[in-house]
Amino acid sequence: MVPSATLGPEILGRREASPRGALPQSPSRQRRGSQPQQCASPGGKENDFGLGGNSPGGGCQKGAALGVGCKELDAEQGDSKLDLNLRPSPRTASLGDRVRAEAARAAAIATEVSSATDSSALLPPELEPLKQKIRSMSAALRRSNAQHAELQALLSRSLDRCEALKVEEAEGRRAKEHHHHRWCVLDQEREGLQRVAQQAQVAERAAKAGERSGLDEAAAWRRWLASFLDVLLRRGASGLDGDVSSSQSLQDRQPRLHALLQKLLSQATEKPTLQPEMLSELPQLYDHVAELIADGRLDVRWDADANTSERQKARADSDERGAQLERKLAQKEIAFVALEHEKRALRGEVRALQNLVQELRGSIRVFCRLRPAKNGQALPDAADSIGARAESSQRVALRKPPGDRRHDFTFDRVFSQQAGQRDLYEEVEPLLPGILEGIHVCIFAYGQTGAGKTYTLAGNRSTGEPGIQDLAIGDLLRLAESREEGGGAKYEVRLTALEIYNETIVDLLLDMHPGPAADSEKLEVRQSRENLDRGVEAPESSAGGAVGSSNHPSAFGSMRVPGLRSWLVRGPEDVDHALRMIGANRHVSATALNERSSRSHCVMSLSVMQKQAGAGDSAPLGTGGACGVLHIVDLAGSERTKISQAEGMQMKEANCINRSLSSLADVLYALGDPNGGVHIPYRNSKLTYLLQDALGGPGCKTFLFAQVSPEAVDSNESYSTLTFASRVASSVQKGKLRPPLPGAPRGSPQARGSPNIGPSRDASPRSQASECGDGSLLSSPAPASRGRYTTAPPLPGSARRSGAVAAAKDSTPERRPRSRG
Ligand SMILES: Nc1ncnc2c1ncn2[C@@H]1O[C@H](COP(=O)(O)OP(=O)(O)OP(=O)(O)O)[C@@H](O)[C@H]1O
Repeated sequence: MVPSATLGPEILGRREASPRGALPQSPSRQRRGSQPQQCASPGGKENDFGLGGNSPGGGCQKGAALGVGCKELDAEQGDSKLDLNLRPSPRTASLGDRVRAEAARAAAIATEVSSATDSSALLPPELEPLKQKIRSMSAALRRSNAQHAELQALLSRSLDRCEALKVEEAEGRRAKEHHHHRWCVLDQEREGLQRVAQQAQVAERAAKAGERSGLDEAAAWRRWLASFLDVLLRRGASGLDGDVSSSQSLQDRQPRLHALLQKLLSQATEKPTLQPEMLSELPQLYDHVAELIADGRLDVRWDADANTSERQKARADSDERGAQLERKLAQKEIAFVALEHEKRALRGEVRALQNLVQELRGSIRVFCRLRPAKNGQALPDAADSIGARAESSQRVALRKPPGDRRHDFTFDRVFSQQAGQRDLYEEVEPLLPGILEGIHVCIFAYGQTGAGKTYTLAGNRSTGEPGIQDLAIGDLLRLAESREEGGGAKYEVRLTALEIYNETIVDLLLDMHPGPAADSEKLEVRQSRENLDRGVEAPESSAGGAVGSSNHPSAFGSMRVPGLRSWLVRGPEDVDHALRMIGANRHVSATALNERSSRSHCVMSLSVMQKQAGAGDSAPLGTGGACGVLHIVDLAGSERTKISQAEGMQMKEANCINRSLSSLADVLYALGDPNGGVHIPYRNSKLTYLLQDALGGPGCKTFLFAQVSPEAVDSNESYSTLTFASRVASSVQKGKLRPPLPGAPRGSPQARGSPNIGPSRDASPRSQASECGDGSLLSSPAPASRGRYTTAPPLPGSARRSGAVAAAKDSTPERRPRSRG
């Protein structure tokens, strides 16, 4: 016998609950407190999730079966039809079948277990294996029950999904019907519209046909009327020979013609497409014509031959007129060509005269510019106030301590505080054509620090104000382009830029980031016999204009800087890029006098090389025509170190600056020597050594802009600047350039002409123009100089140091009035 305790609580419990040996409840059902999971059937009855569904006899009692109670399964095994009104899918149905089969199997096991259990108590101990088997069966049954529960849940979800799909299907069907209906309505509308369109087309075609026929009819009528008039005029006279005054004939035919007209009018009334006005005027016209003919005022000739001869005569006349016009046109063309020639000749003359004017103005022109007071302060206008003041377009007055004595200075032109950049540029502009023809123009800005040198030359980039260099370069490029377009010449424009900082030359077109400029490549000035810069081939530029070839004329004439980069300028954007680079690379630092004080001399040179006619782009450089250069030299600010509070490095910079400015002054004064034999100390500084051709070479032009501050605090510095500049203005010979000296070494400025222009010994503008082809600037022999300054006067800011104060005072303009060439 197997003790009942060994059968497990589930089996025992089940046996108690189901006298017929029902199966134990599934775990899920146990968890739910034996409450069957129910749902509402469509008929409103509670429905088990079992397979019974809502069968007619449904309800929990009848349909619950699959839930797992063995008793129910047993009971329902026979009649559960799984008749789902929901019409499950085949997959769902097969699932149901599987569930049913499982339920049947479980019921059979349950029966077996039940009977085994019932008899277990009576079993002898040797039937222990049977007992074990019963236990394992019991466990299998539990597992099976659990599976049933899962399957039931799955089925339940499937049924829900079926239901939802059914609802969706119904909705879809409704929507389809709705759309079908709508489509039918639209189709009807479309057909209606098509009918209307067809009718409209028919109507339009009819209208067009009617219109055309109307027009045709009108045209036919017009033709008929024209021939009628022809008959009226032509045939009416045909009975007579030769020239006819056909009044008689017309009068004879008048009744007939009237009849014809009447008929015409009656037809026209019937055919309203004819223009009624025309018809109404027709009788009047007829009467008028008849009247004219009757009066003999209208002579009708119908002789065909006479007509032909007239036509021939008219043709001959017109041919004659055409020939005359052609002759006139040819004459005009010849006159035009002659005028063009004359215009060119006159232009050459004008240019020659302009050059003469420039020559007469002097090879070195000195201007003074007063900058506005800082921070927009108004300066005292009184004549006795301390500081510099523009007295007239050529005079500047300065009062300064000690003694507040007034000093007057004269210049080629004085630009007051109100003067704009373009006013200054006016002075430079006339020389630009000369650069294309080979002259060297050098523009210096000189003055104390903060006096506006950089502003004058480079403008103010932040406010977009152009400087002289921007205006000049822009115009030069345009000029070269227009000449190229005119087919006259081909130019190659190159740009170099360097600074002389503490007497070292630094290439400003070198990308120096990172690292200070001083650390970059050191460059030296050399004298070139061949006048070509055969320097180190510069590496490729990273951006902007391409780096130039190593074989092109040096911008500095006989001097060259091997390794200096030269940018090929193809357009203003290359220049712009280069200028930005120069601005970024230049040495500046804040001093007590200027927060961006330039600490170096900056030399920017734009050379314009004319290529020989017919030379292609690949033609070797240096073998071309003229090479003119525009040098823009922004000198470092002269300063007195005491005032600028320079110390350390800045003190060294200031000393270098002042020394090189002093050398520049020495060179300029030596150039003014009337005898021309005096030694010119170009070698005393890098600046003068480099620019010796631009300063003293024949065919060169130098502009010196002396920048002056109008403020009282700067009066001493202003005095130095004005003294220096006015002395240059008065000492350098006007209207002449130094002729080549006999025996001077080849390549030196004294011996050499400008690279392409030789000095002319004929001062007449005509001969100058002829020598240069088109009237370029040429030098003339030097007349006697009026001044002699072989010793340099005091430098701005270094007057006391130079020990030449006395000489400076002796030679101040008010003591030695300046005479102008
Ligand atoms: N004519 C002018 N009109 C308006 N502003 C000017 C004029 N001249 C100079 N300035 C201004 O004065 C300041 C100093 O000028 P700038 O830097 O040109 O002097 P600088 O002579 O080049 O000095 P440094 O020698 O120290 O470089 C700048 O802010 C500049 O804009």
